[in-house]
Amino acid sequence: MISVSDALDHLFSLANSLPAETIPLSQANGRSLAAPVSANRDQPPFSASAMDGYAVSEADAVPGATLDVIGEAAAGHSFDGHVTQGQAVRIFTGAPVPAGASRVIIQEDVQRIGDTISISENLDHGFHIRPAGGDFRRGQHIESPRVLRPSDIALLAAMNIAEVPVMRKPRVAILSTGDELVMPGEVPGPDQIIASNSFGLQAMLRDLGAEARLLPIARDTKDSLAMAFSLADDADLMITIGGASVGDHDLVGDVAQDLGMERSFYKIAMRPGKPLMAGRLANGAMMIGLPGNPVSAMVCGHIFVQPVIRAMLGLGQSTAPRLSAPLAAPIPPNGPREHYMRARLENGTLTVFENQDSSLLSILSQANALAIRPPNDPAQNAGSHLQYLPI
Ligand SMILES: Nc1nc2c(c(=O)[nH]1)N[C@H]1C(S)=C(S)[C@@H](COP(=O)(O)OP(=O)(O)OC[C@H]3O[C@@H](n4cnc5c(N)ncnc54)[C@H](O)[C@@H]3O)O[C@H]1N2
Ligand code: MOO
Repeated sequence: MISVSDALDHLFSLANSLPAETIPLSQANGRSLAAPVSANRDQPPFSASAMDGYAVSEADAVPGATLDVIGEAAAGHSFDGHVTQGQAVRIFTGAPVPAGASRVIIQEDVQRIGDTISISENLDHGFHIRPAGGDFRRGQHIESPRVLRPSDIALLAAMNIAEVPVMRKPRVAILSTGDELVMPGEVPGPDQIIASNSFGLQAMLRDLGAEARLLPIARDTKDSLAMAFSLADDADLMITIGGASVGDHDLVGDVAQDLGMERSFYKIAMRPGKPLMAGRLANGAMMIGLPGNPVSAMVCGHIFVQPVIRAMLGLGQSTAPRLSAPLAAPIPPNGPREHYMRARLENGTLTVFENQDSSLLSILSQANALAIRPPNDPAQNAGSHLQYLPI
């Protein structure tokens, strides 16, 4: 058995980074930016009014001054002239500030009669002008790598970037294995249960920015498993679920190796998740064999699949940062494997669920954290700090 961190090192060395592709801006949210992108223009491209009011020269911005309104500047329609002393241009938010004007008096500070304004006694001190290039200048970069968020999409649009270079989504094929499994919605036989892990993992993978598809459930025969592997030829990553342990019907490792999989490791000193395996398939794709127990599969998804997908997306070889919080109640000593315990973080304290059986999805669903116990960690009292990962 190898440690969790050694397993991660092996996984990172198996994870190929993917090529870039160019996509329309409207599809770029949540994608990993593949290269720095630079602005095609200054924003704003002209000095612009920040308020509705009157553009004047600084010398005229005095309480009591009376000025002639000589024209109008609106967003999208500049005033084609020059403002000189004694003059004002009616201006609206977003309009180019006319030549000669250096300040905008907000309309609340003005009394207008016909084409004349007089500036009120309680004139504010603001200039209400946004300088040209005040947001960004041509050539300014959005750095990569990063996962694009809605605010980045808005910035890219303002920069006039209509097409964005992003990393291709990792194509992941997910295979549930087992004679006992049927799909949600089907009528299970008396000895059967519903495949759940594949759906949980597919959701997790999609959240991470991967393209994840479910293969038909494979039965516990070598032929059925081999057939399922043959359906995943286009995948960058093949994830199998179940059939990973030592029972007579646990055939995934054998079949993968018969098909030319070069095994990188099998079994890790982790709870849950001991029978994890990984390697490279004959076609060059990466394979991760997850244990079948539902919580084991999902926890391994958080601890191993998530960093692998991020690495494929060019986002670096790192794990999610571990946080720390005090325990709400004492917990017993840990065994020899690093234990990822389902826990709930509430009001800054961690409550570790008493029942940590790796089949209990109802507990996993209540958990919002995995409390991490080092191997052989002694019993801990309430108040002692434990590392955890939010999930
Ligand atoms: N003698 C030993 N037995 C077991 C060991 C061991 O070291 N020695 N390890 C245990 C551990 S730890 C785990 S974890 C499991 C892993 O077993 P497998 O990966 O072979 O998984 P299966 O036997 O196929 O299934 C286990 C359990 O999970 C259910 N399952 C499987 N796939 C799905 C799915 N897609 N959706 C929902 N549920 C699924 C399956 O029905 C079983 O109940 O082995 C221990 N045994
Ligand atoms: O370690 Mo297993 O992965 O007990 O569920």
